Amino acid sequence: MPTSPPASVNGSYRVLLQKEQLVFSAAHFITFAGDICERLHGHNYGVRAEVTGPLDSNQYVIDFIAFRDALAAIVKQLDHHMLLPTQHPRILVEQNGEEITTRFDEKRWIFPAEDCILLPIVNTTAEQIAWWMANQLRTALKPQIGDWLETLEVAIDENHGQWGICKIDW
Ligand SMILES: Nc1nc2c(c(=O)[nH]1)N=C([C@H](O)[C@H](O)COP(=O)(O)OP(=O)(O)OP(=O)(O)O)CN2
Repeated sequence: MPTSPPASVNGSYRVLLQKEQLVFSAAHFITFAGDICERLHGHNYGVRAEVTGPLDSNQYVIDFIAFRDALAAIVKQLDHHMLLPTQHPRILVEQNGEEITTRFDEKRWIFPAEDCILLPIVNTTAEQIAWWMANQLRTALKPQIGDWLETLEVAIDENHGQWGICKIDW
């Protein structure tokens, strides 16, 4: 962590991470239009993240390396997993020992628990995955980086240019 407070330098600054290795493959399904439930399918997701804030004593908004490594660790957690939402009013997700049973009306899926990531979101849309990832990333980075950054944005690309984006306050 920089040892002195942010330097006051005119201008507005941001750091963007957009790298080929920031990708994960995962399975999911969403609901839309109320009661339509997609078939289970997968995507090769891409991830991009950006922070805004003043420059620190290194003249960084944030160290690329700390930012990259924290984001890569979160992205890796999702890779090769089934993503399930725990806050959906009609997708019921229940863990029984080593298995997770998921229901939507008459449909039922049973997954090995170790293959699933349960996300505290309503629907596994790109937007909501971006919200979850932004919150995870802020929690991971804040103790190392400090309080003075302004915003953190995470963008999730679900299908080669279809981005869901969430910006949160630092
Ligand atoms: N704003 C959003 N819109 C949609 C989202 C989303 O997350 N945010 N998600 C979906 C579905 O996940 C849908 O499966 C995506 O459809 P599509 O891009 O067609 O993806 P496919 O994998 O089916 O790709 P193909 O190229 O059609 O094979 C819908 N909307």
